[in-house]
Amino acid sequence: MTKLAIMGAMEEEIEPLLAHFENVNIVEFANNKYYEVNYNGLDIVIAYSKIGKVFASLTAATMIEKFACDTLLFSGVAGGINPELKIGDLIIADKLCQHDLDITAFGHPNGYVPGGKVFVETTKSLRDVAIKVANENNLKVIEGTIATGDQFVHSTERKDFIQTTFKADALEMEGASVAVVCDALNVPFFILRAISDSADMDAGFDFDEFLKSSAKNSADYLIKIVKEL
Ligand SMILES: Nc1ncnc2c(CN3C[C@H](CCSCCOCCO)[C@@H](O)C3)c[nH]c12
Repeated sequence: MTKLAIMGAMEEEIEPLLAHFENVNIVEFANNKYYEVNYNGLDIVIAYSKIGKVFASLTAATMIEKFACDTLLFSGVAGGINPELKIGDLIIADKLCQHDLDITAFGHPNGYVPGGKVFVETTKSLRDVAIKVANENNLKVIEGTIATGDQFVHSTERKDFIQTTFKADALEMEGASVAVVCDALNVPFFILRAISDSADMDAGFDFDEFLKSSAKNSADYLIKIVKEL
């Protein structure tokens, strides 16, 4: 029987998800709160990690190792790189990388360390369900590369480096660490983001203005996907 982990990074990213559930049991663990619900017979654990790769890794590993989740879905917002992606648009990650992981001094490519890989691929069967749901609901969604790093990107210089180096379509601060954890623990996973800004000099203002509405776009789509699992 599937036990589903649904994760975000910020409270604003899981708020629109929690709104769909009743009878929520809260478990406090490792300086965080884990919300347990049952939805149409499916056991689900929901949590926001707090911002950044370290917190996201801790939460993803906890949901799998402590709560025994066997599938992990991430919902949240992202900075857009691909000019096709407008604010509010949805992107499903097909693969993810860490744009700030850098031992190029030793001749390695950006995003690579020994024993790791630059790109981690998400689970195709989950992406296929998501695309089916998007088609059935006439939702515009793209599949693309998401780059993760421990910084809020708000300059075209950094955005261009990430685009040039990784051919990334969007960027954020947690997805690739969730990917490494799920890949290592052999847990199917899915990363969904809605664009809140364009990671340029206006990113901070746009983020503040569109976080809530874009987080809802992502959450509403994710709930439709959960109903198909
Ligand atoms: N341009 C951008 N660069 C990097 N990431 C993103 C993302 C995706 N999420 C949003 C959030 C931004 C962290 S700062 C939030 C402000 O805190 C306000 C509380 O003081 C972090 O969890 C990553 C959207 N636009 C981005």
